[in-house]
Amino acid sequence: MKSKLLIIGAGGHGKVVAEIAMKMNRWSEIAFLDNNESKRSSLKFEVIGKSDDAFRYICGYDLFVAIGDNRIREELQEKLEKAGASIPVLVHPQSIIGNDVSIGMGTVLMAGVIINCCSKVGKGCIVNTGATIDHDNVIEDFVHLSPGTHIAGNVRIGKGTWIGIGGLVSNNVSIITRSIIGAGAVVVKDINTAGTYVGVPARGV
Ligand SMILES: CC(=O)SCCNC(=O)CCNC(=O)[C@H](O)C(C)(C)COP(=O)(O)OP(=O)(O)OC[C@H]1O[C@@H](n2cnc3c(N)ncnc32)[C@H](O)[C@@H]1OP(=O)(O)O
Repeated sequence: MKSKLLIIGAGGHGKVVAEIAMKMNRWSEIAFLDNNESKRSSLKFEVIGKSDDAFRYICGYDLFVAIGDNRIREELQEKLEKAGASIPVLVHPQSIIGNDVSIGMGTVLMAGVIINCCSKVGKGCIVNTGATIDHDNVIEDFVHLSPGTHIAGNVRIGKGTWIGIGGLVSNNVSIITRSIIGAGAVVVKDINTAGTYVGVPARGV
């Protein structure tokens, strides 16, 4: 772990990530990278370059990709990993994590998150504000659980899937890789074909 943290993405998501990093009190310095040249700072932190500059900072900084789009986040994090970057896990101090829970690098747990025992959260995931993940779940890499989503027990969520705000997933359900579950949807049975699903119960659109 390095003493400085560089957050890639200075937008709304990046700001929340920076706040969590601040609350963790682990880094003496926090800065951003962002491709928007007009953005000079975010919160009180300086934007010191563009996203592509990240590779130049690998030696001096921990790097965290704060980009909401699952595919873009995945692509950049994978490249940074290959280049040997140190990529932390960010955990809001007001989140609750049970026993035998594993969390992959580049994942952020936001305020009010609860993860119960024996669940596995992959790398590069966003577990957004107030989301809950119950027992024995597998949340694969680069998943985004939006604010207020609730995942029951024994659920598997495939790589790169996005669950919209307030989405619910019943117990013993499996959702295939790169699915999109709309805001407020309730998934009550397995989703085996990638696509967009909305409503109660969730159906393909
Ligand atoms: C901190 C943060 O901000 S984290 C981000 C939180 N944001 C979210 O959770 C947003 C989630 N996004 C959604 O729910 C979107 O509506 C999506 C991704 C499901 C669909 O978006 P699009 O692909 O653009 O679909 P589009 O808006 O064209 O809708 C297609 C149809 O599905 C319906 N639909 C879309 N979303 C939903 C929904 N959540 N529930 C029910 N019906 C929906 C639309 O009304 C439309 O129906 P129609 O054809 O009868 O008019």
